[in-house]
Amino acid sequence: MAILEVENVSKDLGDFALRDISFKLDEGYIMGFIGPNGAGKTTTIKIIMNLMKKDKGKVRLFGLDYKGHELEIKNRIGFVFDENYYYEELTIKEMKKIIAPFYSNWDEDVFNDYIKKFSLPLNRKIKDLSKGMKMKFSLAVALSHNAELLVMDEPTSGLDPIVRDELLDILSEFIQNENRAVFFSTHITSDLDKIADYITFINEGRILFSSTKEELWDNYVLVKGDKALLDGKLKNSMVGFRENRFGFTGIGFYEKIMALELKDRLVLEKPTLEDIMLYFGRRGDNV
Ligand SMILES: Nc1ncnc2c1ncn2[C@@H]1O[C@H](COP(=O)(O)OP(=O)(O)OP(=O)(O)O)[C@@H](O)[C@H]1O
Repeated sequence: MAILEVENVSKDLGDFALRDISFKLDEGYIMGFIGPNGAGKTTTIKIIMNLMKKDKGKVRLFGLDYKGHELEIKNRIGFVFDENYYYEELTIKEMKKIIAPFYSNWDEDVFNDYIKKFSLPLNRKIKDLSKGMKMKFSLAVALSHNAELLVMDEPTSGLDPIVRDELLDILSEFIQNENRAVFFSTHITSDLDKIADYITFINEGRILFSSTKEELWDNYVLVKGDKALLDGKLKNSMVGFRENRFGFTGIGFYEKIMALELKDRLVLEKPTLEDIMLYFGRRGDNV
């Protein structure tokens, strides 16, 4: 069953717009949401969380519409946001006392376990926490009310490598219960290599693809070669490429590239997610 469905959502913000975006996430899976700075990730997440109104389209969570089900939906989501939405003057303990009653399934023992695991100082004011500690506090809250879906905006960005790894383990554990799902944005492609089942890529407010990692490896190939080979046919066989002093590198459609006569003169490799982020949608701009 789809835990999260985004269907033809548009939002005009003046200088920026989300254009007709659609994707869906089934229970049992982790989806990474990637794209360059300013691509629309946070805006999409705000719309998913009903923190921003959309102009058009549908968002359904657990098969429900926000209209009439907002409380139930929010209860079933663990949300980690990169902008702080806590009262800075309160301590962790005081803030927890305010938050916990909002959730019908709050589990104090689980919360206390995470506080210990993350070495969080219960009596320190939120404003005096480091960026990583604030993130860990948000995570502890998100994981302590038996949520079925975690929605996270760059949860790993302020974390040191050890805690980041710990978080990825926690997410893998979370998903062991197959009625759950995780949706998170990130710039760190190694996070995705480790745990994401699906990758959704947004660029300039449009979804370029939303597919499993395996589908990506089946459909796309990293192509390198001499500039002299760059004819119209080759260009049309690539979703994006960049030229450099020595030649070009790009992401090609696997089948189209394999059908080219000059394919034997190209260097073909399996792309990393980083390659896909770098070259997707680029039309020959020089580096
Ligand atoms: N309320 C708003 N009014 C007008 N423009 C906005 C508003 N919120 C965001 N934007 C613009 O929308 C664009 C997308 O921003 P968004 O925060 O969604 O990107 P992002 O993909 O999360 O980027 P980053 O990776 O840098 O966090 C940006 O150009 C931003 O300035």
